[in-house]
Amino acid sequence: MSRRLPTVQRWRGLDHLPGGWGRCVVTIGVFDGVHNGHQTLIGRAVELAREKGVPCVVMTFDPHPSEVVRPGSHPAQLTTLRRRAELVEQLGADVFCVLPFTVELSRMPANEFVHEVLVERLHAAAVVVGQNFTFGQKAAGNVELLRRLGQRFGFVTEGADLVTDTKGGDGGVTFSSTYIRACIDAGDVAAAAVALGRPHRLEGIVVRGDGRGKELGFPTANLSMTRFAAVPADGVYACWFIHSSGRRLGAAVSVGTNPTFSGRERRVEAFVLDVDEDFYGQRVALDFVTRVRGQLKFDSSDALVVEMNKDVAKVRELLEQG
Ligand SMILES: Cc1cc2nc3c(=O)[nH]c(=O)nc-3n(C[C@H](O)[C@H](O)[C@H](O)COP(=O)(O)O)c2cc1C
Ligand SMILES: Nc1ncnc2c1ncn2[C@@H]1O[C@H](COP(=O)(O)OP(=O)(O)O)[C@@H](O)[C@H]1O
Repeated sequence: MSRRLPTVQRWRGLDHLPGGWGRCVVTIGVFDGVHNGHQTLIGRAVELAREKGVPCVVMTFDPHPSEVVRPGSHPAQLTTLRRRAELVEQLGADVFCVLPFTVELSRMPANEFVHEVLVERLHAAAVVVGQNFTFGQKAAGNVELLRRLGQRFGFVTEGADLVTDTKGGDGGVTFSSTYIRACIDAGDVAAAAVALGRPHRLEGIVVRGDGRGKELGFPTANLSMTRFAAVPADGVYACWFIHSSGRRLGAAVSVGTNPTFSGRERRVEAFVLDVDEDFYGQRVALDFVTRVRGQLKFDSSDALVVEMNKDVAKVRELLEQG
């Protein structure tokens, strides 16, 4: 089996295409989460590109289109663009192209988008999208329109079936970013992990908290995150803590306002198992594996510490189970 080097090219906009750019296979979407459904779609685009001997371009948008169409409606973000690029790279795509999503772009008629972006700029030989994909002004563009225009301009269109959870007990949900956001919002990080094909990850820099953790015997690395990060419901979670060096350690993570101390600010903080280390200023990630319990208000810090010891024992057990 030939193995490719992980060297995805990152483009912002379409003004700097490499000279002599030939044809390519394009897949288009927001791809927030790069979940099981996205993975199948991108996988198919990569496969088709290999068959045709051309590069595979994954095209996405930033900011999230819904924020531009309805300001203030930005959904919780499952993956930063950086993380999306990383995941797309692992799937074997050659280019991760981010189109700045402007009001102007949102008003571009669908046929114009096809002609200007897919045909004139990218020279698409094939376009792979999900069956329910819509695009262009008033979301009037769909798979059928792509097919029609493809016949005229010389590209093939594949409308892929949506991927559903065949192992799920409740008739099989269709994987979607919206479904995963709802799981995370409800604290069901295990269900989110099934749909994502890996645990949900939060990334951030370790910042100072109230300096109370060490006194309690549970120092915690407090994460500062990006504005729209999808933070799980308040509670305690079993997580993997990933250090910038790549080291992966178990962690008992608390999400919430620390009601025992009448805190106001919502925080994500990790007690990392079996280490005593200064993490301030480090860029780290937390992979949310399972929820342990909800956030509680204790009568004393001693009572909190008793519970935290139990949490740590549970977290060890859960992470050992894999
Ligand atoms: C495993 C774990 C469980 C926690 N559970 C709760 C809780 O149920 N209620 C609460 O008020 N705080 C909880 N906390 C948060 C602590 O109150 C917090 O870590 C402590 O006040 C230190 O805060 P600091 O990092 O700002 O110094 C928990 C923390 C950890 C690590
Ligand atoms: N096992 C550990 N887990 C998390 N942080 C640790 C650990 N050991 C040492 N630390 C350090 O202690 C700091 C947290 O101490 P803490 O008293 O909770 O202060 P703060 O309120 O600023 O988070 C972390 O940012 C990290 O640098």
